[in-house]
Amino acid sequence: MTETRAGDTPLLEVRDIVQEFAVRGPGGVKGAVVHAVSDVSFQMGRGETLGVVGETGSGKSTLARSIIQAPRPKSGEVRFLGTDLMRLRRKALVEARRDMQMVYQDPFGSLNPRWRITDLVEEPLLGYGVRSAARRRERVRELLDLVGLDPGVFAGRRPYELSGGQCQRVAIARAIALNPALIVCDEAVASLDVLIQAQVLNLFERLRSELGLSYLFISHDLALVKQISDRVAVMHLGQLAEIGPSEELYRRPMHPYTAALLDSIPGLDPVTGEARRPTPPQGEPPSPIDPPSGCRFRTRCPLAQARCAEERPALRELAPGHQVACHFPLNFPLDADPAATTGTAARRTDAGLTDPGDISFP
Ligand SMILES: Nc1ncnc2c1ncn2[C@@H]1O[C@H](COP(=O)(O)OP(=O)(O)OP(=O)(O)O)[C@@H](O)[C@H]1O
Repeated sequence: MTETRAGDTPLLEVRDIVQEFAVRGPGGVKGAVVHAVSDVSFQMGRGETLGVVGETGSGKSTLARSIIQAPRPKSGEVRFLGTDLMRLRRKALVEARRDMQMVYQDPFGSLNPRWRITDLVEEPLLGYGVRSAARRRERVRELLDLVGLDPGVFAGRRPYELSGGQCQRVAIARAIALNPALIVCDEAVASLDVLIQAQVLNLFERLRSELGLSYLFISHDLALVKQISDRVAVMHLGQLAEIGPSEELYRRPMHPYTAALLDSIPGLDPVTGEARRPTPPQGEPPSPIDPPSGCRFRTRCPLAQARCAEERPALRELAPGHQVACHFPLNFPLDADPAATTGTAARRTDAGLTDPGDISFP
């Protein structure tokens, strides 16, 4: 689902966001710049879950922080519920952030260890001026119930008396306290073991349907992202390589980087049905201080040609709602047999060498 589920205004519109950090380059030389996020654009609809995947350092967290303006991106546009966040002054931005909350990876680190759970969940209500103490107490009970923690058991405890999964439920209760429209989950289940991960993912799903929430769900775990996302965005070295409906993107990846990432997860070979050995994308990601010209993936891409060094590929819509930034996409034209191009990236070299030009679907 690429468009809004309710109303005409998209929940979130991100246009050409750039975020850079001044750092010392090799040899401690001043004046180097990390190109953490470069010209990223996408939209999210209400009630939608958009997964964001990519290797470590690909810019997922920086993108998330740029969206919530912490810190503000260097340039670009972020419209949230129709409001241009980049233009808001501090006070108005604090007000807008009510509707946009974060859940982080480390549930213990995000909770003050000295506070009782009831105080932790009450804090955002106090911060945003819910004046009546009785109303706040009632809301804390409601919220703990919603996230599956018995208020009678947990309200008086402190974070160190809770498991990682229970602490993450408290963090989620805090995040939903003010009825936000969007929750940005940055590796929100990465520190939990597999069974607890599944329970917390179920909680996210339940809250989405009960409260009409949307999630920007950042994770390096492609299998997990597939489970929860309507659409998935793939980031490579600060840029969007591909974005599209989850099922389709996993079944028919068009960017060689997406295909390489998919090859890195354990699974069955769709052609032979046998277990295949996961193979990570070849080579190390280039430095974000000095990214390659043209396509930033070209130095690792088995399909790269001269044009890839000369011209940055634009993100083009090659199937409905499915955009790809590649001069020589895989599985294109659309009637190409996806089974013929699955397997390792090396086996894809004879696939998808057609240049689709500027084809786009209405
Ligand atoms: N404050 C900062 N100062 C300098 N460089 C930064 C800063 N924050 C992020 N970076 C750099 O920006 C790039 C993108 O980092 P980011 O944390 O957004 O990636 P990521 O995809 O979220 O990685 P991970 O999965 O490891 O969290 C990296 O090269 C990182 O080192």
